[in-house]
Amino acid sequence: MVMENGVGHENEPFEEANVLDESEATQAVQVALNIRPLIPLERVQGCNDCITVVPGEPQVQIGHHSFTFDYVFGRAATPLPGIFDKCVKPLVEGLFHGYNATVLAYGQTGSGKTYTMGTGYTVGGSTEGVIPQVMQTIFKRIETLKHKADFQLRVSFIEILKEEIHDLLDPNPPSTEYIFGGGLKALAVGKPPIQIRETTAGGITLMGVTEADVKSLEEMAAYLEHGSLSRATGSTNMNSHSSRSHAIFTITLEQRRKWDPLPDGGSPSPEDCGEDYLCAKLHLVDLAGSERAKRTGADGLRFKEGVHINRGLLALGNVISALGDEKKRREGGHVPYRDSKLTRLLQDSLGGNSRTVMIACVSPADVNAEESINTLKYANRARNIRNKPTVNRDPLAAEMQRMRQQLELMQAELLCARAGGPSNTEVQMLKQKVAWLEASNMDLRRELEEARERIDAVSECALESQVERDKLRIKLDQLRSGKTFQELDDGLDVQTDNMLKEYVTRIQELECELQQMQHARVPFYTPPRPPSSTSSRSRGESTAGPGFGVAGIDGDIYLRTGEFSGEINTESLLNEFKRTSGQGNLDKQLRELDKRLERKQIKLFVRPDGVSAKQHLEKKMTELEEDKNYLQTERDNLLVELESNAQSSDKNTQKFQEARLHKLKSLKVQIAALNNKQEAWSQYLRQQQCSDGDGKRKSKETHEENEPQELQMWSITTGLKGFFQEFMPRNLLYRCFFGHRQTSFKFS
Ligand SMILES: Nc1ncnc2c1ncn2[C@@H]1O[C@H](COP(=O)(O)OP(=O)(O)OP(=O)(O)O)[C@@H](O)[C@H]1O
Repeated sequence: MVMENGVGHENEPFEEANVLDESEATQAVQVALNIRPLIPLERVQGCNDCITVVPGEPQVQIGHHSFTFDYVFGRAATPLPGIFDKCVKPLVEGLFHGYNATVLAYGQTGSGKTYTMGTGYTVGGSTEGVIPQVMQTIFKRIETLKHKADFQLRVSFIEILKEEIHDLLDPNPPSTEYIFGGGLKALAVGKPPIQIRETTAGGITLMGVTEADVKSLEEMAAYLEHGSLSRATGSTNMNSHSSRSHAIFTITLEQRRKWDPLPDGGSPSPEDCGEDYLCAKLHLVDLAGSERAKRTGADGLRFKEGVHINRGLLALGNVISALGDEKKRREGGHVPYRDSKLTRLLQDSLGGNSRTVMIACVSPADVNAEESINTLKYANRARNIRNKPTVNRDPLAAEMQRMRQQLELMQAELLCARAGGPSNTEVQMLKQKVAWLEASNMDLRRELEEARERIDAVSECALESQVERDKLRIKLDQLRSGKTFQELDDGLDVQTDNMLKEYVTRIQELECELQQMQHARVPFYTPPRPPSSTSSRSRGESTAGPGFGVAGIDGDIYLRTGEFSGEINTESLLNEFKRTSGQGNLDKQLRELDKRLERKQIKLFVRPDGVSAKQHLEKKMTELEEDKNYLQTERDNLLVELESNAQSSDKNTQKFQEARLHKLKSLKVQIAALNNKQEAWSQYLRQQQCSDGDGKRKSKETHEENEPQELQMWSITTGLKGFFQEFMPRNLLYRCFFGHRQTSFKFS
């Protein structure tokens, strides 16, 4: 058995990483073998399959010959669609990185080249071929990359027929005349023939060929179809629709990559900031099939076509041989590219800077065995060709772009320097710092959110337990007053439970609102307080630092002097008024709530324990006395200040005087209220002292008799509640009624 393995078998697959690696040296031409199935004509002729694919290997056997390729497709091997994914897709990817690429279908006539390449594409027809899949992939890729680069696509479609290049997309094709025996002869009218030119960079271009701009897949597909229909085809004994020319469909992709800021938001270094201008070409070549006149039955024009086809393919074979001979290659031996237009056009693709895949198409029929072996040998030689892919940049455009961006950066730096602002490096550092701070801010926010959730859960628990505790206290008090368990259960129904819950929640909400409002307030001056007078602090006062402010009771405003120096800010006064008005509403709501609570509690709770109530009242009386004394001192101080400033004509001092007068009025009202309450409590205490002896004997039976006393108690406690509402912070008020039930209960 003859092993026809390629010499350079260390071929690397086209992987994305390779595509990006510009430093890569040479890359061998990849060869894929595509074995089509037996076609009906061959079956009719009773042909047998003569090619065996080695399972799991890219290897085939035909007769006593064995060939190894990079890939084998068709029949028992990987199915046809795999050709695009495995061989062609990486080339399309490379196109977007600036690499030229060529896909070349080679094979005997009727071996399936046009079928595989999809060159005979018609709109709405099969998209299985390589070219339709290439087009789809390119447009999908552009869609995903359009924010990073501006793309421009062009297509050209030519055929080489009898050593002449024809433009298949020419909108005004040369006149043609029908020639007897089939085929069309072009009559060139005016337009100069298409010429092959070598660029200064050594690339090959075609002068005078139509390059159509395309914007959409549909447009490109229409050009492909148009060119396919214009291509010269004819019927032979081996293929009823035989291509009589070599066709090259070329897609040119130009891209101007937009300036891409670094992921951390910074800007690239001046060397790195060049906007890339890349221009790469993908040649999709459907060669005419090699043929033997004896078998194709070609004569006349067909025969002449066949001669030209074979001549072009022979020249290609010579180029492949020259390139595949390592010794010749090392010695820099001659490669006969100029022997045919085909080889001249494929100069870049074979031994040039392109990435190239050859798809060798064969028929498995035993009648074609000899030609199939020739194709396999031909393709096997191609594996020895080494190309040197390079990124195709427009050096001038790239340089201009780089310089433009460098200029922009320097202008920005100059502006910063002139404005005395931070340098570019400092800006970068600050940006990094900002990014870091933003990240840690996010972390902290998340933690805060978690903590809030935990607090909510704990608050819920606390609420439940507070309600439970209050219920138990009520029960305990009721038991002490002689109620039975049955009565307790009847008394504390679900409704009561809900009501308690509602109250506790509402009070918590109000406390919360109050705290928020207190935080939002402007700082006030707080004069030094006597140690035991916390309960006498006016609503709206704050313990914050010195200043001048207004504090209000139920929406009333009064001004209070402090260590104020400077002018009165009328706007802040107005704002404060608005806030205190809001607080007035809040106070009203709280009082309303308390009244409802008292009414309920009067119904629910047993009568108070006279002894502890008395002690508590005595304590409160002392506190009340202290508060009164404090208010009187404040009043006296105010009077002194008023007198000393009475003669002043200063505008500000006059304003202060007015405020002081207002405050004085308010203090007088408060002192009078305290006197009233003191009087009420003294009266109650006297009553308590009188009834102290028989107070302990009070029982359930005498409950109705004591109703007037209980109501009297309520009126006293309502007075006390009023006092606490006026002089106690809200949280203390709540604690007074719920937190220290034992004490507060006596006043409810
Ligand atoms: N993979 C395949 N599966 C089924 N039928 C195929 C396959 N490949 C080719 N054929 C059929 O084989 C016949 C010849 O195919 P095609 O025209 O593509 O050959 P060709 O190599 O381009 O020939 P020529 O060089 O003469 O143009 C067509 O009828 C085509 O439908």
